[in-house]
Amino acid sequence: MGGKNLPIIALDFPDIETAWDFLSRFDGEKLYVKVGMELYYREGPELLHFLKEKGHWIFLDLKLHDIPNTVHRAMKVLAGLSVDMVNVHAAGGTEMMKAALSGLEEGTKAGQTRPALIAVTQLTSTSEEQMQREQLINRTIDESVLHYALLARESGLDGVVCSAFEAASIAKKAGSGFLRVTPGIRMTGSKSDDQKRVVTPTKAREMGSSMIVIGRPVTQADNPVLSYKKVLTEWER
Ligand SMILES: O=C(O)c1cc(=O)[nH]c(=O)n1[C@@H]1O[C@H](COP(=O)(O)O)[C@@H](O)[C@H]1O
Repeated sequence: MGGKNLPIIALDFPDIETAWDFLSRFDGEKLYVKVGMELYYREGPELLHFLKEKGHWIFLDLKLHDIPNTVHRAMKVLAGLSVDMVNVHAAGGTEMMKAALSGLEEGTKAGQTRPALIAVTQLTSTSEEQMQREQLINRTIDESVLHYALLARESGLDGVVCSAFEAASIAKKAGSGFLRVTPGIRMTGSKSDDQKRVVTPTKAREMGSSMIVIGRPVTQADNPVLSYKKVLTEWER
């Protein structure tokens, strides 16, 4: 199975030792992992090189959101880190997303593959009520997510981060090749934590997500390998 079909495990750990301890349980299995702000801010690029040496696929989740010039320059640097996917916030706008893409393209060396670039639409921890009250968006959350997805598509990006609830409408409007990467994955009966728009791996597949991201239900489990296998089985079925 190619990396892009694997569930992405969010390595939301405080340091490399804890991340290593977790990965060592998988006995050399190649995983698709997500390195987010907590781990990257502590360990930096060296960690990414270690993960690549072990054969893992990497989603570097730093959610860039700044003026176009700053994002362009930062993406040029991220392109040199041997990662497979990076992201920005779609709320940064089309000019920023285009700047991110051109930065990545400029930073990708000849013969190397450019990392996929996706945009976060509305965080899966945001409810429709919160969005309307705090962001003053007078629409449904589905409309807001679809709108951001179409802006990302227009900017040339490869896909978006969205919940499964919006995945089908995005595929319909933006095309099935446009990635719908879905966090907020929980197994039946498990707690949602801070996530609001939550589905099981089976539901995510049925509802049209093209990739899923899962953290705590695997990383905090008594038996992380068993938990991951259950997610994998549901996702692959
Ligand atoms: O960009 C992301 O990865 C992301 C976007 C989003 O809308 N929601 C979301 O949960 N995430 C990330 O996905 C992971 C989900 O982790 P769990 O809630 O522990 O499964 C976290 O690392 C979040 O930072």
